[in-house]
Amino acid sequence: MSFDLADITLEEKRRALEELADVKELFAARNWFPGTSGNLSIRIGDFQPEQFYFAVTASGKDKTKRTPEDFLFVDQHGKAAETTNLKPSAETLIHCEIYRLTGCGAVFHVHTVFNNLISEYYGEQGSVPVQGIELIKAFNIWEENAAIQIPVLPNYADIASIAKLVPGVLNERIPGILLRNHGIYAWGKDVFEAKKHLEAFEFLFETTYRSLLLKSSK
Ligand SMILES: CSC[C@@H](O)[C@@H](O)C(=O)COP(=O)(O)O
Ligand SMILES: [Zn+2]
Repeated sequence: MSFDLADITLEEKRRALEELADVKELFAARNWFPGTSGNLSIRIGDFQPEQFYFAVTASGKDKTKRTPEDFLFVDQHGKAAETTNLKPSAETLIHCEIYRLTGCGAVFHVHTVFNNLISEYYGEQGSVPVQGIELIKAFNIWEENAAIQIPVLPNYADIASIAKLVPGVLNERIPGILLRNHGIYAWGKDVFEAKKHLEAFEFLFETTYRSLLLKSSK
């Protein structure tokens, strides 16, 4: 059965936008949006892999500011679902693909120094190995000394070409994908879980980076 953005109440839309604005403000305070980089989204309403809607950050905005023009609603193809002058994030197609494949509720993308350094260090091998660090449990992986691989995709200028590679690397245990020398996409069933996953990834990247440095200075 098909449904429409108009079926979603104003109250539900307002709540979603407020939640997204709050998490944007929090990440901005951590300097996670340098130079207007980064994009965030939250899904609203029903989900079918072939039909869904989400609010996404408008492209090129200063994401440290809170304004009435920060977000717009788009459909499963990344097209504006309401009349607006705002342009969806240039990377909306990656959000679309993550929602389509996982049915998750929120997707966050940030550029940080640690995610960039680690994505380049392991870029050639296509994934970042992490083992035995407590914060792996944030991904609901509870085995002792768990070993995970975080996928790294090439950073093509054409976003559609990156989006096409997402199905090939998406691992349902690992709620994140790195783009080489670019940043991370992390997701979760809602804003709380996507934020938890993103924070865990960033901790793992910084720990991995520092541990490589420590080992190289022995
Ligand atoms: C200005 S550098 C960052 C962009 O090229 C891009 O990678 C990014 O994350 C933000 O793009 P945006 O279109 O604002 O969502
Ligand atoms: Zn980006």
